[in-house]
Amino acid sequence: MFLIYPGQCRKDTSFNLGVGCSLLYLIAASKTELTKMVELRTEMEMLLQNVKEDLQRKDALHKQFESIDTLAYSTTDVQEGSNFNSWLSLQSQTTSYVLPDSGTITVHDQSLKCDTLQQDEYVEGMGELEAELEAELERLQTRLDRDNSLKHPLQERIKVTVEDTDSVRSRSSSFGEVIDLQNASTEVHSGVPPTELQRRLHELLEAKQQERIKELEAALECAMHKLREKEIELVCSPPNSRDSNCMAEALSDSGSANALTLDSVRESLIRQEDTIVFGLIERARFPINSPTYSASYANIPGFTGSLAQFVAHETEALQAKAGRFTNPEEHPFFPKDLPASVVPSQNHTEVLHPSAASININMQIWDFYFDKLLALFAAPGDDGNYAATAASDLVCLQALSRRIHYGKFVAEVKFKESPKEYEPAIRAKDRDALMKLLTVESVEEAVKKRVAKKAMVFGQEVTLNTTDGSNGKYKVDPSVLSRLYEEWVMPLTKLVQVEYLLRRLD
Ligand SMILES: C=C(O[C@@H]1C=C(C(=O)O)C=C[C@H]1O)C(=O)O
Repeated sequence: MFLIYPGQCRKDTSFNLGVGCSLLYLIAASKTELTKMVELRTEMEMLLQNVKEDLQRKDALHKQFESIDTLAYSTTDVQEGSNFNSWLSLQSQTTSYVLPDSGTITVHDQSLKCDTLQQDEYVEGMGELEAELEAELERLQTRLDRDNSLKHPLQERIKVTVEDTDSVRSRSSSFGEVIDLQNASTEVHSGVPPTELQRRLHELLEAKQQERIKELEAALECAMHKLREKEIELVCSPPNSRDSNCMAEALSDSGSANALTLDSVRESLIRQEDTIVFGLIERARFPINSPTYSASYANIPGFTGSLAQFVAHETEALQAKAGRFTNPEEHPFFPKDLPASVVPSQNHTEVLHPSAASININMQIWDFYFDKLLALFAAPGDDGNYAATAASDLVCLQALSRRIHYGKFVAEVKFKESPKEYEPAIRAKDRDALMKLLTVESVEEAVKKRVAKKAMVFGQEVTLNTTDGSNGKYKVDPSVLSRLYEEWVMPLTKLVQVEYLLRRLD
C-alpha cells in the first residue's frame, strides 16, 4: 500500500519538467551540429567539384599542348623543355592525387576522408599547376610572336646585302626578280620568300668563289709549269757541260793543272750525277734478271764467272785497246791482264800525284752495286734480256766508278788550296783527321737533294694529257738516288780522297 503525500507529488513533477527541458535543449543543440555538418559536407562537395572541373580543363589544355608540341619545341631551348617536363610531372603527381574514380561520388566520399594536411597539399599543388600552365602559355605566345617577327629582320638583312653587292643586285634581276630598294621590304615580303632569296644569294656567292678558285688554280698551274721549266733548265745545263770529259770540264779554258779549282771540280761532279741518274733509269728498263749474275747459268767456255762479269771483262778489254784506261779518270773493274791501248796516246794533263794510279776501289763498287743497290731500283722478275742487262749494269758501274774515283781530283785541289792544313795529318797517317778536314756536310746535303730532284726530273713519265706533262710517276724512285749517294757514293769518294792524300807526300 502506497501512501502519497501532496508535497512529494510536486517534487516529482518539477524533476520531470527539468529532465524534459534538458532533453529539448540537447535535441536542439544536436540539430544545430547536424546542420553544420551538412553545410560542411556541401562545402566540401563544392570544393571537390571545382577541383575536378579545373583538372578536366587543364587536361584538355595539356592535350592541346601535345598536339602543337612539334611547333613549340622545335625551337625551344633545353631549359624550356625541362620546365615543361617538370610541369608534366607535377601534373601527373597532382592527377594521381585525385585519380581514383575521379568524377564519381566516390571522390567526394574519399575526399571527405582526407585530412586537412592532404587538402592543403592538394590546394598548393593546384596553385603550382596553374602557375606553370600560365607560364607555358606565355612562353608559347612569346614564341609565336618571335616566329612572326623573325620574318621581318631576315628580309631586312637580305635587303642590306643586296644594297651592298652591286654585282649580286644585277644578277638578282637575272633571276627575274626586281628588288626595288625603296620598297624592298614590301616587295620581298609579298614576292619571293626570304629563305629562297637567301639561298639564291648563297648560290651566287658560291659560284663567284668557284670561278675565282678556278682562276687561281690555273694561275698556280701556270706558275708551277714555268718553275719546272726553269728547274729543268738549271739542272740540265750546268756550266761546262759541253764536254763529256770530266777533266776537261774541271780544267776549264786554260787547260792547265793549276786551273783546276774546287768549284770546277764540284761542277764536274754535278755533271756526272746526270750520267749516273740516266744510267740507273736505263737499267731500270729491265727487271733484276738474276741469271745475268749466275756463274752456273753463264757456263761460258774459257771463262769462269757470270754473264755480267764476262760482259764487263770483255768490254773493258776492248775499251782498254781503244785507250780508255790511259785516262786517269777511268778505272777498270778487271785490271788484270788488260790489253794495252792500240790507239795513239792522248796527252792527258798530269794533274794528280803519280801514286794516284795505285788507287782502285772498283771491287767495293761492284759489291755494293750488285749486293745492295740493284734490288732498290730494278723490279723483280726475269725478261730474258741478260746481255742487255749486263751492258746496262756496266754503264752504271763505270759512271759510279768515275764519280767515286774523281775523289782523287777533289783531294788534289783541296790539298793544293791549303797544304799546311793537310800535311800534318798526312804525315801522321791520321785517316780520321783527314776525313774530318775534307768533309763538307752542307755540300753533301745539297748533293743528296739534287740527285733526288734529278731522278724526278729525268725519270718522270711524260704524258701529254696532264698540264705539267707528268703523271707523278718516276722510273727510279728519287729516294733511291739520295740513298745511293748518302750510303755509298759520297763515303767512297771520301775514302778515295783519304787514300790519295795519304800518298800525296810520297
Ligand atoms: C767532294 C767533296 O768532298 C766531300 C765529298 C763530297 C761528295 O762526295 O759529294 C761532298 C762533300 C765533301 O764532304 C767536296 O767537298 O765537294
